[in-house]
Amino acid sequence: MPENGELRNSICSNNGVVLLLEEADAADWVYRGEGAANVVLGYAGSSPAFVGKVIRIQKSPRSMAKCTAETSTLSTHENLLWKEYIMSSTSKEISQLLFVQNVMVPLLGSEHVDPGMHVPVSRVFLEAVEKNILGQRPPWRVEGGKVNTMSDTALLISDHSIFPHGGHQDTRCISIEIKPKCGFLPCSRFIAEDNDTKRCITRFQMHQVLKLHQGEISQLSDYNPLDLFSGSHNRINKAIKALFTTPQNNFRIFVNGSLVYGGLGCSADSSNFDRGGELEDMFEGIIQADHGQRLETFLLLIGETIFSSRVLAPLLEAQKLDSLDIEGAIHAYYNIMSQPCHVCGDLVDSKTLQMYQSLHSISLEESVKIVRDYLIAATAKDCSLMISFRAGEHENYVSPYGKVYLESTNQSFDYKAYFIDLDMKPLKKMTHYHELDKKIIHCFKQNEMQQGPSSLCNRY
Ligand SMILES: O=P(O)(O)O[C@@H]1[C@@H](OP(=O)(O)O)[C@H](OP(=O)(O)O)[C@H](O)[C@H](OP(=O)(O)O)[C@H]1OP(=O)(O)O
Ligand SMILES: Nc1ncnc2c1ncn2[C@@H]1O[C@H](COP(=O)(O)OP(=O)(O)OP(=O)(O)O)[C@@H](O)[C@H]1O
Ligand SMILES: [Zn+2]
Repeated sequence: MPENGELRNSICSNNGVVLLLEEADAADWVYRGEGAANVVLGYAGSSPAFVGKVIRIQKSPRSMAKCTAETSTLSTHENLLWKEYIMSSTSKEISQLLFVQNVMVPLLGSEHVDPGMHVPVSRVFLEAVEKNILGQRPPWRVEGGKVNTMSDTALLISDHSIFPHGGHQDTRCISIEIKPKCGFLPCSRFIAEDNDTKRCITRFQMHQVLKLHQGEISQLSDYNPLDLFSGSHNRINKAIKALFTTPQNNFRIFVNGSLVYGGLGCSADSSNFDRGGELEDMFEGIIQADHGQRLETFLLLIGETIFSSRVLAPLLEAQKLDSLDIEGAIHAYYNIMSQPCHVCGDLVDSKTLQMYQSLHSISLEESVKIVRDYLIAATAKDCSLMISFRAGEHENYVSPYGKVYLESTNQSFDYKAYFIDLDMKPLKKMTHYHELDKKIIHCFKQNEMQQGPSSLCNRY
């Protein structure tokens, strides 16, 4: 297992000097986007060590009065969970890197994951970055958190929205980002009878109802993750169309690395965007179809790539490591924590209580495996997939990338597909997962009572 020092020393200039990002470097880094936990910047400078890369910088919640240095390590219980993959007393930031390298890469394939490496950053660099990007960040994200200026490293990763230079004549490219969410229906015997709806309506679709109720979105998404993961051409195309229609935080398009469709670090309302007019112009020269046909052709290209690459198959397998559902895994969590089970404590029905008691008599090893698998699956349910396309060159050109052929335009494309945001989920989130699950199902059922039974059921 690599040590902290080794990773730090691995990003060096040509003459072997460790690169440290200083105040003057900040101007070379441009805002790309952000999620709840990190801000991502692309490189616009000329240093060979950084060309074609992005840096991912941790944020600290605004509620935290002061930024704090990320010096803490995993908790004792987390060490127990991850001991086969991560040495105890490793710092949290190195643990995250080892989690991606040792847990997620073997599941998803090294050809689809770049774990990245840490690059040292000075406080003044982070302060300058924070100032430079302020005007571009969505206001609600600014309110939620700021760049953690006490971090001493940032994660340097390949820029998955562009192709590296290097011999290819045409540098134009179109990329997409999809956050597919959970692609299967749970069938755990630990799902309470009252929550049977979970067996036929996806978590994503039910969560939409809660999000609408809470004002987080303005309309329900048409997207059904089961279509995207189905392995069927038609259903994948249907999913891509739905993602385009209601992108929320599940779909984005970039041209030459710049976001041209979908929300910047937030849930995009479809109304914010020109429905295709501008995209038709932007796709000119890359998608060889008539004006008015390019967008549709591009959506078919995405569908064809997801279908033929089968890149989502290992992701679905990783998601399915959640085999007991949170309604089962939560009991194993309380076993690990050596705490009285809050769920069983509130139960009155003796039959249900008996079913869950069976989970309280398993060994610690079994509990650890259940919760570990649940958390790995949670990462797989929350990550995103970026796919970049560029026109393929002549037949003799040996490309290191995947190839996809689009019959309608008789064009072949190079593509690369990478998963991003493969962070380890904290163990303490297990109780949040259980509470959120209850909230989602409760809100969905309330809504059904008011509006009548849902037509969403996925039992075909
Ligand atoms: O619980 P979910 O399904 O809402 O997922 C959260 C995401 O919400 P989403 O529904 O995709 O908009 C949420 O995304 P947003 O912040 O809403 O863009 C995060 O990805 C969150 O993960 P973390 O707390 O940053 O580690 C995600 O939390 P995890 O459940 O993956 O821990
Ligand atoms: N390697 C990359 N290449 C290009 N763009 C990237 C890369 N990594 C991230 N991005 C962009 O930055 C955005 C934010 O990154 P990321 O999802 O890692 O943030 P996060 O805070 O961890 O997200 P979450 O809210 O899920 O916790 C992504 O949605 C994507 O648009
Ligand atoms: Zn219990």
